[in-house]
Amino acid sequence: MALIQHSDTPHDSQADAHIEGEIPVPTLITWLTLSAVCALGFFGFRGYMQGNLLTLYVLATFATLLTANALAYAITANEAWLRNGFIALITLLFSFLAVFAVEDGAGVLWLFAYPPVVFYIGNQRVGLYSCVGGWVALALLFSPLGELVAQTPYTATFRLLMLSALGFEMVSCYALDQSRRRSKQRLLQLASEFEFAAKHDALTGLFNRREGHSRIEDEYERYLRNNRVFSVLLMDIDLFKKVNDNFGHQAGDLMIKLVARTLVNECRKVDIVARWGGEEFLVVLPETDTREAFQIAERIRQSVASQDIEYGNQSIRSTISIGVASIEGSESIERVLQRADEALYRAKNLGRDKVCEHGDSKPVLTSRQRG
Ligand SMILES: Nc1nc2c(ncn2[C@@H]2O[C@H](COP(=O)(O)OP(=O)(O)OP(=O)(O)O)[C@@H](O)[C@H]2O)c(=O)[nH]1
Repeated sequence: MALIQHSDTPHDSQADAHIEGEIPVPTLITWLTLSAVCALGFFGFRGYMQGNLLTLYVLATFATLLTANALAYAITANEAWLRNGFIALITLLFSFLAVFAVEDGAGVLWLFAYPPVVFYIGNQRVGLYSCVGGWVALALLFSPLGELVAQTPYTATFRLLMLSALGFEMVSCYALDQSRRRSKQRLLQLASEFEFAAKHDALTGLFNRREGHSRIEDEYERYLRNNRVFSVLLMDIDLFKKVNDNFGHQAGDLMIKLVARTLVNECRKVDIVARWGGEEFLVVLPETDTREAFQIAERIRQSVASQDIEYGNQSIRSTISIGVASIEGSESIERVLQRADEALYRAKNLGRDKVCEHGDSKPVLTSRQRG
């Protein structure tokens, strides 16, 4: 299972990425909805027993709307609607509890549940605006102005303590939420850096051998399903040991980078370019037959042969040899790679700086097979 999972909804994918172990927002909302429906049922029933039918009807309506919101998510899977719907409903519910002083004014204590929930469920801006708006609305209700709108039983001490304690909680939740979001962002960044390092070669930035192999497997699957022929080019820098021996390892590295750059420039976006070994490269050309693959290989060969690297005050030029093979019949990936390797060996044998395609008629032993 992946450590990081991305949300299905397209907006703000980085912020919505879900880290394993973190409670997913829809799960949290589902549990909160279930708990809220139970609590609303209980307090609605108490209101009914005390002859307060308004409380019963309003709490029952909120329980129904919260359930409908969760059911709508089960049908549409739209997470943004679920979040916004839930926040809007609890904002209205808590406003009702405060304005109508439910449970002799004790219902307003439920407001302490509001800040952690909106900061977790909403994005940072929604959390901040909801909390500031909620606190200001409560301060207005508790002010002489509020007395004109609603007669509430709250004492002056209760008002003061409620506003200061709620304000303190909101600031704490904001600070903790900031810290949680920053850590999450850093973790996501580290995860993407690790993922890149695991799939790419550090010197050239091309796919490494493992990733190259995994991409050929994908292409092979497509071939088996749709019979779309692909070709592979296996290439090797000629007499590369001499570059290292004569000019040093750093010059060799520059030569490897030059070949990598040339491959990226000469290949299409859909082509798979990988560093296959020290000075060996592999290119997979989807939906390309041998003739086209040969032309592309020839273009790459010529391009490398026409470029120099500057090292110190010297210009160094090198060439590459390329073996071409296209997938045939029901042969395996290993077999097509082996045929490309045989073609590469022939290109080396013919004097290097050459492109050879695999001729099945006369198999040639590769350097590896010869030891
Ligand atoms: N600078 C540098 N050299 C490397 C790297 N990886 C492998 N090599 C060197 O590449 C050389 C490969 O040489 P050989 O396999 O003998 O082949 P060659 O000299 O290219 O000769 P042919 O392939 O027959 O044309 C070795 O000397 C390796 O040390 C690398 O990342 N950087």
